[in-house]
Amino acid sequence: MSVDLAHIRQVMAEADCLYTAEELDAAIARMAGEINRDLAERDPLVFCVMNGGLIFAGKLLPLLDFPLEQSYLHATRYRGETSGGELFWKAKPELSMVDRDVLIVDDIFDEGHTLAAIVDYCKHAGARAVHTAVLIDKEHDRKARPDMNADYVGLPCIDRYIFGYGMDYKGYWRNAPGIFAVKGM
Ligand SMILES: O=P(O)(O)OC[C@H]1O[C@H](OP(=O)(O)OP(=O)(O)O)[C@H](O)[C@@H]1O
Ligand SMILES: Nc1nc2[nH]cnc2c(=O)[nH]1
Repeated sequence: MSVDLAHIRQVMAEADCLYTAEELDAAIARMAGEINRDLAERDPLVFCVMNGGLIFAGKLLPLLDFPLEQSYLHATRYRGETSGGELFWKAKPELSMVDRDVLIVDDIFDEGHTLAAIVDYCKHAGARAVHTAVLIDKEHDRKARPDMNADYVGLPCIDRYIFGYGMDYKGYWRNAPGIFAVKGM
């Protein structure tokens, strides 16, 4: 797939900044305090949901002050597109979750299909408890399970397509130092 880099640069230039890095880091620090309070004695297995969870997990984990094991999983349903499709598992968790507390770390709880499927997977895999942490909770009425919430939420966000801090626009700008909304989306 050929990518028009001029378009990718233009998207960044025209985007609306919803949260600065400072605001995001403050939210992550607050979440770390909550997780330290709740999970310090639980010997949790922490799974980063690739790719989007990478930056959030990388900033959150050094703020957790208790022993933990960390790994990753990769479930995707956007695959470089700006609307989601069927969930596709690129990498299932490798560490055994049997009788373990699991903490899932992901960038965004949007329609929630991804997080719901991951939580179901972990429960079926024998996890004792599944905890979820998301940096962004997008606000709309299209949630896959309206009664489902993430246990730890960084910040809310309006119903627009966003990128930065791990989230991509057509595969780019996961490195953007804040959360940005694409113009017109
Ligand atoms: O709540 P949902 O509507 O299910 O969307 C949330 C998921 O979408 C994104 O992943 P994506 O499929 O884009 O994969 P990626 O992280 O590899 O880009 C994001 O990282 C979440 O995992
Ligand atoms: N980059 C990105 N990925 C998503 N996955 C679900 N919602 C979004 C979004 O708004 N932006």
